[in-house]
Amino acid sequence: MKIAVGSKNAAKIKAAETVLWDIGNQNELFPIDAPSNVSGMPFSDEETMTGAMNRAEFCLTHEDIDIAIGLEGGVTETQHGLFLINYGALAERDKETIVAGGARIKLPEEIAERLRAGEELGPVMEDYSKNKNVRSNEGAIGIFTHGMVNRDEMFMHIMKLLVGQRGDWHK
Ligand SMILES: O=P(O)(O)OP(=O)(O)OP(=O)(O)OC[C@H]1O[C@@H](n2cnc3c(O)ncnc32)[C@H](O)[C@@H]1O
Ligand SMILES: [Mg+2]
Repeated sequence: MKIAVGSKNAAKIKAAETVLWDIGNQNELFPIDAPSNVSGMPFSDEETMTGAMNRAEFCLTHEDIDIAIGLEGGVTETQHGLFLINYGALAERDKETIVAGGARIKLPEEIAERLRAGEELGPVMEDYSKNKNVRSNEGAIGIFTHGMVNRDEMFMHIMKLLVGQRGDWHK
């Protein structure tokens, strides 16, 4: 059984690998640079969810892949400000794609304003935190929770929601 994750982002790969290992899957995980086919900075639940599903479904175009994971970050407007959101999808041939949403936090207004003006969260977070490659490491969620929940842990939770809904890893 070959499993792929539709990203080369280290936080996403680590999350997928860790949870697959924990449920007893010792097969190699294949990272694939899968397009999300949504905007670089998704701006709604719908768009972020679609990005995760598109990434997973793209991986299945590789004939040798049996199970594909897509993980996608985005933001959404609420009456109380702009929230950081994340979604995951698990796709298999001839089955309905499984979807799950992750933890969400409100972004500070100075960050929200820059995203509304068209900037992407990755570079904005590097600028704000003076850390490099935030999106592959602690993520915005790690910075704003002071390391209580980093981006890999947040995606691990989404992974658990995906594999838990699928069940039956040994069949
Ligand atoms: O290589 P890929 O898989 O594309 O990983 P990514 O870090 O770009 O992540 P997404 O495309 O899923 O996220 C959409 C955008 O939001 C940014 N982003 C999302 N969550 C973030 C986080 O926690 N920290 C920093 N940037 C984040 C990201 O850099 C993109 O510009
Ligand atoms: Mg991206």
